[in-house]
Amino acid sequence: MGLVQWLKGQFLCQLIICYGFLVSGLLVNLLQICTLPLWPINKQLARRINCKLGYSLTSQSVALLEWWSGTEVTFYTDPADYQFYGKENAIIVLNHNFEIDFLCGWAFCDRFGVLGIHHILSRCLLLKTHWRRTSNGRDLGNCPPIPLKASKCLAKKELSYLPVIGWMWYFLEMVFIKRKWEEDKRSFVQSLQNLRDYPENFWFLLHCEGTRFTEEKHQISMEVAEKKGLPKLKHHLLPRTKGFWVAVQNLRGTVAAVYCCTLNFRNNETPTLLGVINGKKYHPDLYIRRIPLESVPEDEAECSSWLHKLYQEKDQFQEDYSHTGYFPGPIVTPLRGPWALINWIGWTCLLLYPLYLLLVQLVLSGSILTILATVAFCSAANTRSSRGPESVHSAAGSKIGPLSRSSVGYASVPWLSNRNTPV
Ligand SMILES: CC/C=C\C/C=C\C/C=C\C/C=C\C/C=C\C/C=C\CCC(=O)SCCNC(=O)CCNC(=O)[C@H](O)C(C)(C)COP(=O)(O)OP(=O)(O)OC[C@H]1O[C@@H](n2cnc3c(N)ncnc32)[C@H](O)[C@@H]1OP(=O)(O)O
Ligand SMILES: CCCCCCCCCCCCCCCC(=O)OC[C@@H](O)COP(=O)(O)O
Repeated sequence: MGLVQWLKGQFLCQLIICYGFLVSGLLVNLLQICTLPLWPINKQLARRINCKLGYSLTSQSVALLEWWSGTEVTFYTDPADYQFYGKENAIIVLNHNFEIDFLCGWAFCDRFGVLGIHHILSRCLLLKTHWRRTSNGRDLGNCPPIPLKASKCLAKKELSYLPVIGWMWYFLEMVFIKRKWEEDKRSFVQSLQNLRDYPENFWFLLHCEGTRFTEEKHQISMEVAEKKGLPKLKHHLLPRTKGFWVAVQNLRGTVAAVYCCTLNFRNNETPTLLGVINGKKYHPDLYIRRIPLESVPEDEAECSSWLHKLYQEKDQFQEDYSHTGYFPGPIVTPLRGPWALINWIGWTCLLLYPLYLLLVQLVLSGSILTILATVAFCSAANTRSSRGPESVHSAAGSKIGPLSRSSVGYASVPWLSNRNTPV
């Protein structure tokens, strides 16, 4: 094990990561509260500011996933569809099987600039170009608007109370539901209507299964399927159709397409957040299909059977994946950007400085008791961590290894891919 990998397993390092995330998160929350007076004056500006503040927090977990744990995301999609990603509003329909679905979701968004930073960069570039074009650089008057981007999701109400992430989501206008239709319908529709004039291009994530997959929930939901005379699904719960239909109806004219996304992990990996924090590398594969919104029926019953059919197709993709280890279509993976890492390092440096000052003060205080207590705490923490990592790394069966994948013959778009693509 190399030094870097050893460091990643040390509880102290992980403690510092959590400290950075929590403190920066609370600061972001505080700044978000400061935007409150702006909402009645300039709502769109308040939304844009909140979006960028959100980026500086969520991108930290993207950095954790992609740079700390080294997890590599692979996208399977039709290159004809690829050109639309990040350039239009979309409803994302994603299966919900893994503990780190949400982390992967943010990483997917970041690859397509839907977490926010691409806006800042493209705006700088645009301003620079515009500056050059205008007579002497003094008048930036009619700088053309550029498409901005944001990620939204339909989440259970309880998550809105979660410190840091939940509070941030509140300001980002995520749609929260209690999962009781009679109680939800008014606020659900209102929240969706609010998104109609959102100043950023957004992806609206819907886990239609309504909860994370477990064997027990699967059994219950297949009993419901049987009662309803619907074909059984092997890898998904029966989708709840109401939320999807209401979202489609309320976002018609605003959203251009539904992205049918199917996520799985290579080698039967069962990824955990603790594993990511311990620096364990995972291999998520995501299959994306773009379906124009016009092909989703307007009538509730028809829309409902359309969604059931979509899940039957998704189930077949998962079944094929479990045998072959790959999804249909070529691999088209946009490059990993450096911005999440830069932001993370920036926050860490900023927040480690007060910690360092505290430590220096501690040593200078000369109190033997305090110094001993600190040393005892640090060594206890490290003893715990030397036992820790193995127990949280879930063993991955290697039914489908990288070798079997490399024998697969499919086309690729090498200039977009960041890893060797089998052809
Ligand atoms: C290129 C792009 C690539 C990739 C991008 C991918 C992702 C990135 C995008 C964005 C990322 C952004 C953020 C990610 C971060 C975080 C995400 C985090 C959290 C989200 C996780 C959650 O919180 S999931 C929970 C919340 N979501 C939902 O619940 C949605 C699904 N539910 C619904 O839609 C429901 O319809 C409802 C909640 C709106 C209402 O439910 P309710 O039950 O009240 O009513 P229904 O009419 O739906 O249900 C009644 C009918 O259901 C039948 N029934 C009963 N039991 C079951 C069962 N077990 N299974 C199925 N059906 C059942 C019952 O019989 C009723 O049937 P009737 O025929 O009589 O109506
Ligand atoms: C840089 C350090 C980064 C550390 C990252 C830590 C981030 C922690 C944020 C927690 C965000 C929580 C999102 C959870 C989404 C989720 O998975 O919700 C539960 C739903 O599935 C279904 O719930 P249920 O039906 O009740 O089982």
